[in-house]
Amino acid sequence: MTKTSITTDQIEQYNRDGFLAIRGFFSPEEVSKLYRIAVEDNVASKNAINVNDSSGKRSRLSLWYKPGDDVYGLLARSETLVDAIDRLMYKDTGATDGQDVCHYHSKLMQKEPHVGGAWEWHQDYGYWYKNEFLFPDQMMSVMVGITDANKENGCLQVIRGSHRMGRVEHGFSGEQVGASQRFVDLALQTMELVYVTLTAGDILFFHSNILHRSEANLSVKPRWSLISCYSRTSNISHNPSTSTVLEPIVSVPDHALLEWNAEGLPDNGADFLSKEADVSLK
Ligand SMILES: O=C(O)CCC(=O)C(=O)O
Ligand SMILES: [Fe+2]
Repeated sequence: MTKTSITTDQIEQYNRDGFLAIRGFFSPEEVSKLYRIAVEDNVASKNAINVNDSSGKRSRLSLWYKPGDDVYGLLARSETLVDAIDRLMYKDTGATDGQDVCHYHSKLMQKEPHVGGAWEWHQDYGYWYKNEFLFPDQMMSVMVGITDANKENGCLQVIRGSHRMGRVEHGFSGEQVGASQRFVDLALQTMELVYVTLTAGDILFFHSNILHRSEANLSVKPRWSLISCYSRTSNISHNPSTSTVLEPIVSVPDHALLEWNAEGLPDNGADFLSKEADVSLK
């Protein structure tokens, strides 16, 4: 099945709301391959860290910087997806189409039944500011629903339009970085709180300054997602978390995900985030 490119209406919607969901972007076949490999991925699980919320529930996440030829890398580098990112993410006039989109990192996020933790209100740029990226408009995340995500299993919540507030002060909230509650409360007085439910295969693009959170997974169903984050060559990190240099993405055809022989993460010392050492967590 051919994926359709992003429309000008969708670009407008993203600029206005700070997020954009596309339903069924990945086919059931593509997501079930992703899910099967993710569930059996020993390297991802060996390198996973626990992130505790304030009530002691925990999410497990594996985060790595360089995108490879594994199933996640093929997905994160797939042509139509990279093209959509290029059209959505701010670029200076005159920049060349598509050739300067960089992969920042990807993470596999596991919120298991009953124990999967909540995420406090934050902007991803609350973390990335510490990495001294200068241009938040040139950064975004793409969440891919590996399982369905709904209110019961703690789907993402966003405040529509909050990316236009710019960066909000962040402080520590347990092990997580949380946005100023005062600004969250003020934002909620005039902007809409949206529960972004996803069916497996749906994707959500969101701006690095959109305020978002999620509740714990108290249901019997897992909530797994892959979140890949992007920047541009014109927006580098001056205080990097990793020695991996941000380079333009070498994209792959959309069909690579199903047709190429990809597995889970390679066991060769990929650049995983370490909870103790990472500057964005300090
Ligand atoms: O998966 C979630 O519920 C939120 C995760 C998130 O916002 C993050 O990792 O920055
Ligand atoms: Fe986030």
